Amino acid sequence: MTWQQQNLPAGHPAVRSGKVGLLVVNLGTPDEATAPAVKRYLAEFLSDRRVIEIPAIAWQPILRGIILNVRPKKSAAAYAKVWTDQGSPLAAITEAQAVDLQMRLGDDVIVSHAMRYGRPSLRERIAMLQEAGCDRIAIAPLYPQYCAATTATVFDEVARILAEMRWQPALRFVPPYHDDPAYIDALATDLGAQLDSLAFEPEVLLLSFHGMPQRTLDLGDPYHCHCMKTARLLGERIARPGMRIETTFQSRFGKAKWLEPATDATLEAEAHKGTRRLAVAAPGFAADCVETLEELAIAGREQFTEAGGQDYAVLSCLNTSAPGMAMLETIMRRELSGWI
Ligand SMILES: C=CC1=C(C)c2cc3[nH]c(cc4nc(cc5[nH]c(cc1n2)c(C)c5CCC(=O)O)C(CCC(=O)O)=C4C)c(C)c3C=C
Ligand SMILES: [Fe+2]
Ligand SMILES: [Fe+2]
Repeated sequence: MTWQQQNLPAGHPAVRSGKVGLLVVNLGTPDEATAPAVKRYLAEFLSDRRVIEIPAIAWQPILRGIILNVRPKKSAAAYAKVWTDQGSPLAAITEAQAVDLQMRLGDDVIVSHAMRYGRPSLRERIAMLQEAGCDRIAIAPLYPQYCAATTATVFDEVARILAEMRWQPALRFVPPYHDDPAYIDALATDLGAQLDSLAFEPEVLLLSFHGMPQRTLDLGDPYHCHCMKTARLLGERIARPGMRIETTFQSRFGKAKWLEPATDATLEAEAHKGTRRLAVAAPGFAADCVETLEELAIAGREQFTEAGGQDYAVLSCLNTSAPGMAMLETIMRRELSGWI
């Protein structure tokens, strides 16, 4: 029996309680690598006021009139280059991380995964956990660096979902882990091993984080500081003679000024100034996705080699690697303490 049904008086509604749930959350991704599917996904994602901080009355005509008519085709082509038999890499890896965590944490907790945009939705998975008897739920946004556009919007959506409930579960939110020794250790171990196995010795290692509008830093979002701290701590651990480490920001969107230096411009500038062997890591992404597998690994290679670079490698994200999963287990056990 998954919940308490005994000793209830006749006619009493079923009582589902006593279990603990853990919901790992990532951004979301299209259901298919087609323009209509990407359009549905981008319409939801780019309508979020945490992501595009422009009043809806000004932004929605631009989104519906221009962006959703132009970008889905281009983005679908990028997704098609990295699509797998299990679907979008981000979806497949996030699900595999939840399955692995379930094995590590055992029966004391029910682990599931959800996406902020698209499927499986937070609404669907919170309902599923409650149905399974969870009256305590920990929400774990898999973003090491806090950002209003990623972390805060998960909190907002969960709050909206709970606002409709009569019996709300107790909630915990797993904090950002940008400087957590377990995270830095996992990255240092995993990236160190990947660097050792390269066929060349990079002169430069780029630590490429997802970009954000510069304005969000000026307004007090800690994202830039979190990225810089991760880069500093990680850099201290993976430094090796002859390898310079640089921090850059990728995936610029729109016309506003974004955090700099930009990854794409840096790839070209490095090649122009004579760097021949370069590797890129993306420590801010918990899972490989279109931004790492296409933008860095495919487009980035073209940018670097066409500008004169020779050897180029993109290192994998932590994904379901042993160091990555051990790190997630450590953080989740700590954040669930007292509950399991
Ligand atoms: C890791 C943190 C991320 C931050 C910060 C972030 C901010 C941010 N992103 C966009 C626009 C797009 N991002 C897209 C994809 C995407 N972004 C992240 C993560 C962060 N985004 C991930 C993990 C992914 C990959 C999703 C996947 O399906 O693989 C896209 C879609 C792809 C494309 O069309 O290029 C857009 C658009 C903005 C505007 C923003 C902050 C303001
Ligand atoms: Fe993004
Ligand atoms: Fe800062």
